[in-house]
Amino acid sequence: MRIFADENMPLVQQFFNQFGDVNLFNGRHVSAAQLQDADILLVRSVSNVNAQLLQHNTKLRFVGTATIGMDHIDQTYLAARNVAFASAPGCNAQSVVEYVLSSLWCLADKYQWPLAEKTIGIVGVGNIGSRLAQALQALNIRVLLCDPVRARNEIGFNHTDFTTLCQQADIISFHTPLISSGNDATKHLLNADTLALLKPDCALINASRGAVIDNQALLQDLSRAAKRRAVVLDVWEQEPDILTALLPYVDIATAHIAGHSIEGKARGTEMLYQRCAALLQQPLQQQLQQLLPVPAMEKLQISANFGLPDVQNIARLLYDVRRDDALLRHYLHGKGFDWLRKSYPPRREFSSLQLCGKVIPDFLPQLGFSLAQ
Ligand SMILES: NC(=O)c1ccc[n+]([C@@H]2O[C@H](COP(=O)([O-])OP(=O)(O)OC[C@H]3O[C@@H](n4cnc5c(N)ncnc54)[C@H](O)[C@@H]3O)[C@@H](O)[C@H]2O)c1
Ligand SMILES: O=C(O)[C@H](O)[C@H](O)COP(=O)(O)O
Repeated sequence: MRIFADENMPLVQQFFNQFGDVNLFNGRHVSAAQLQDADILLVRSVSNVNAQLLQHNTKLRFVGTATIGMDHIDQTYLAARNVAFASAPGCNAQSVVEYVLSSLWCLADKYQWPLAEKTIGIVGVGNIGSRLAQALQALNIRVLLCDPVRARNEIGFNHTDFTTLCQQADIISFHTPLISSGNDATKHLLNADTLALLKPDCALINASRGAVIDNQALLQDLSRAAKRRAVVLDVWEQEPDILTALLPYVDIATAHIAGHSIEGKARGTEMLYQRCAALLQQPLQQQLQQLLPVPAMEKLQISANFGLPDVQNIARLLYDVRRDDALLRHYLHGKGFDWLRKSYPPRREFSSLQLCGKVIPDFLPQLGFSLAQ
């Protein structure tokens, strides 16, 4: 069995050696010629898997993407060729939530916002959006939820339509897939017309896909002298060749790394391993928990005085998004966007830190921290 995998897929050898030899490739530059002998193809979000990439391959049985987003995969084409396909739903959802929380705390410090008085609009309430809503509610922050798909399918889902959300929210965070056409299209969901609906100081966070926001329209909006809104961008149109003119107006700018916690990336590999084992009718020999490195900090004692204002201090022990903003601003013009992603420094999720103490406030596990056994 010949397995071809993106070189930026952690633990791929450890998981997939069980099925055959693992060959690594550069996901951005992989070619049809390289993949002609692949039985199993494992990609991340930077490889477009379509008829062109697979034109020389007649053996392929399985394609997996170790990501949540699937807009880079032509699933219709794979189904027509009878190639099994899997993604990794939810694998890095917690990592993205921690990115958004860190961004909110940084903006709150920078602009002295009382976060508890803000209304945060969440657009796309799936794995990430619903976890984020739960975390914000645990912090006593009001949320508005916008998800027309869930609104149609779930009785009682508390939906706010996008226009109303644009008019009422103080901060909007985008968590939709990139959908190019149809009633639920999200490409350029935020464009010149919808930007005009926002409060003048409505802050924006995009950690979904770059093209959910029309980047040129955003630049126009931000460069109008009278407007000052805070902006956090993890994702950009036309990565890796991003619109650098946006950078001076963006408070936090990162290289599509919101989901790049050690756990988030490795969970994606494990989910594909599990799907492959089922397809090949092989036993599961590896488990992520056994392969993850020991975290630098394992346990933290919480005292009875611990309160909501202390949460950011624990969160910052594990992750501060300003590190990643600084990396992008320093290295984008030299080493570049893809280098920043490939060389991403280790980052552990909240769950890696076990909290000890007689009384642990409920909001800590609701944010994703684990309790010591
Ligand atoms: N920046 C990163 O590193 C990173 C990491 C993970 C995922 N992502 C992106 O985030 C997206 C969301 O991830 P998820 O795990 O929550 O996916 P999900 O599929 O669980 O949820 C997406 C939600 O968006 C909703 N939706 C669809 N069309 C919509 C529309 N027009 N308006 C509002 N809501 C709409 C869906 O109904 C669904 O509930 C992914 O598709 C991916 O593109 C980015
Ligand atoms: O969709 C996803 O899961 C994320 O965007 C993912 O973290 C992107 O990372 P990449 O696959 O490009 O390394």
